[in-house]
Amino acid sequence: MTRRGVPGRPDVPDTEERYVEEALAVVDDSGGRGRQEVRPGHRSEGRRVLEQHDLDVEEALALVRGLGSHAARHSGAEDPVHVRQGGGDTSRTRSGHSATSWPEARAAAERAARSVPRREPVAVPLDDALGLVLAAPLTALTDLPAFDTSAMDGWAVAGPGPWAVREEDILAGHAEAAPLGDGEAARIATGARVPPDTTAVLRSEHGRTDDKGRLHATAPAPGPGRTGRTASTVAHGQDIRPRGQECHAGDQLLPPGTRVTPAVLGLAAAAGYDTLRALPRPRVDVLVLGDELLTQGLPEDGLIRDALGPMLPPWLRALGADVVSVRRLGDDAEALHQAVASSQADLIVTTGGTAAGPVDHVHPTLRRIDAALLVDGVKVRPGHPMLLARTREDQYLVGLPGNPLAAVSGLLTLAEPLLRVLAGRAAPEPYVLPLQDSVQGHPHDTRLVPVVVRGERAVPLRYHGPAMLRGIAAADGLAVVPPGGARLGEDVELLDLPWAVAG
Ligand SMILES: Nc1nc2c(c(=O)[nH]1)N[C@H]1C(S)=C(S)[C@@H](COP(=O)(O)OP(=O)(O)OC[C@H]3O[C@@H](n4cnc5c(N)ncnc54)[C@H](O)[C@@H]3O)O[C@H]1N2
Ligand code: MOO
Repeated sequence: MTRRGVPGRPDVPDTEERYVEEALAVVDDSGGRGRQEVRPGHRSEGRRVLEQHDLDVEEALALVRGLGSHAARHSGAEDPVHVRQGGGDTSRTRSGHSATSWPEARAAAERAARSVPRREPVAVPLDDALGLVLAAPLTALTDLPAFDTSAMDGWAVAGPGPWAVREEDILAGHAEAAPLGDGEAARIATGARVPPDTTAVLRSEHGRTDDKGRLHATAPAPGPGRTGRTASTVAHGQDIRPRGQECHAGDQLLPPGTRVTPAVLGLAAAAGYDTLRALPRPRVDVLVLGDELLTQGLPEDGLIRDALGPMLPPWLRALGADVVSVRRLGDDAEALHQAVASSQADLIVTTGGTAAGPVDHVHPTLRRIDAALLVDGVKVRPGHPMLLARTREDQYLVGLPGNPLAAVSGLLTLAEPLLRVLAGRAAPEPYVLPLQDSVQGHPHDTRLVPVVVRGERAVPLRYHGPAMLRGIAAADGLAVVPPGGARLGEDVELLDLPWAVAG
């Protein structure tokens, strides 16, 4: 296996040390072999793998057992028992924890959004409409151009030349000039209305006036090496943009469902719109949990900076959301209950508190309000404790794990499909790229790995541990690495980052 991006980690956290121990212990027990049969070097191999790849116990197990990532994929040795739950593809691991497969979790989030009663379209001023989805066709309110227009700076002319040139110039933005008589010309600017009876516009570089002030059409002298200009003629209609050339009033310019881009805003304005009928942005309340979080300064005394408060709101906006509030609630179960119970948002996003620690209040809060847990853990790394719950008929809660890259994983797995459907946006075309390096897989779970795209290849990045943002901050997207891993050159699906797409 090609090893890339092995960060020079100074030490391995204690928990990972324990994972190696556990992994080795299970190898001893489940393999029916005595501890003395574990090959020398297994322990250091397991630790090395953990150090280099931020793997967990199951991956370490697969490796110390001598199962390569692809062997693990097919071994079935650690396959969880599959159970069907609510039509979803879930599995129950040895610990009894029920987790949904990664593709099914995304599908469940889409289904959840589809089950919400249709949200009424709203009229949105152009300035606020970027990123929304049109709820009605964009129909031209005017002909475009709205009048016959000069395409060039030059002269409006009537009939064949030479022409007598009128004194007044015709500029853009003025009322229609008097009709031209046959043999008459008037200086005209690009975008100005051509006067009635104009037969063509002569570009300024294609005409010259003689000493009597008469205008002649000229063209470059023909033949190689010839300089100067010769007399010429002007084709009928030349350099006039006729009224209605682009569209007529009533023409459908764009269908409903079109995403409002800067170009759509420009077209809408040109076609006469001040507001657009669009689906409203789904409203989101963000609740950041954790007593250990600082909002400024350096980490100290066991406290760390809140990385999710600054990261999530703009990310959610890029996914189409209207972030109504961002609140830091600490580890206060009552405050969390209050915030969830009183939220008027379409979606509540919590961060942290999804696991089973003493101050992990998300599950108890959901039980307290009798929410329906649709996804409770996903077979994805990082981020497997993520969850999706229906809190009311028309309100959902996505619980993102506290580890920052795990939170990104939850955002893309559950919040992105949900917001996309609520916002009426189309699913992105799936696309794949070959990997520049092989990527170690998890035996049973999908992995989301930050990558940069170089040429036509996805280059996996270092620093992809669940608590790290260094990789994703430099990434163009996330590679979806199937259970068991992916080899060098193998095609993997890529998830775009919303700003990478928006440019
Ligand atoms: N017994 C188990 N413990 C844990 C499991 C498990 O399966 N069993 N899963 C681990 C995994 S994987 C993850 S991910 C985390 C998820 O934990 P929570 O969602 O409960 O999150 P916290 O415990 O509150 O925080 C985890 C970690 O992240 C840091 N954090 C939290 N919020 C922020 C923030 N806004 N900005 C930066 N960092 C944040 C927090 O300090 C912790 O270090 O659970 C594992 N445990
Ligand atoms: O592995 Mo957790 O899911 O750290 O992200």
